[in-house]
Amino acid sequence: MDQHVRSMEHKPRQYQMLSKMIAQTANSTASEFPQINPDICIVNYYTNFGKLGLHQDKDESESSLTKGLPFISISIGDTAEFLFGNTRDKDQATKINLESGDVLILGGESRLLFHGVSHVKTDTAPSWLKEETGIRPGRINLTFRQY
Ligand SMILES: O=C(O)CCC(=O)C(=O)O
Ligand SMILES: [Fe+2]
Repeated sequence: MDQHVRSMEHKPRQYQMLSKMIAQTANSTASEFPQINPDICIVNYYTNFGKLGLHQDKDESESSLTKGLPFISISIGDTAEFLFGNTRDKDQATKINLESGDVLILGGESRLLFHGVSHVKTDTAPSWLKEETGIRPGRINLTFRQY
């Protein structure tokens, strides 16, 4: 998996606009979580063999984590099997499919859940997306966070 961290202080403007729109939507639809004003976007690209082991996201500031500020994840391309749970044990984790266009928000008490990607399902991206964008096989995931 390739991982690129984009700090939005040195941003392409589009990231900032996208981030603002996403945060507004997340803040109003997941209003049980504290409000977030994202300043980081992590972009992951998975080939069809890509995986990401169960982990917690703890690189943000102590204050961000203590407040349970959410991260907002957006999936594009092929469907991923996404795991989450209270421990690093993948056999006990809950599995869900994240399809292209899905948005996942982990915040509040769920902010430190273990999570990961067990596999990416070949050729499951919507055909219109492939036709209109020429997106390569695999999956792109964007996560917006506040440091
Ligand atoms: O690809 C995903 O859905 C999860 C990405 C992730 O957990 C991360 O970047 O920390
Ligand atoms: Fe993560």
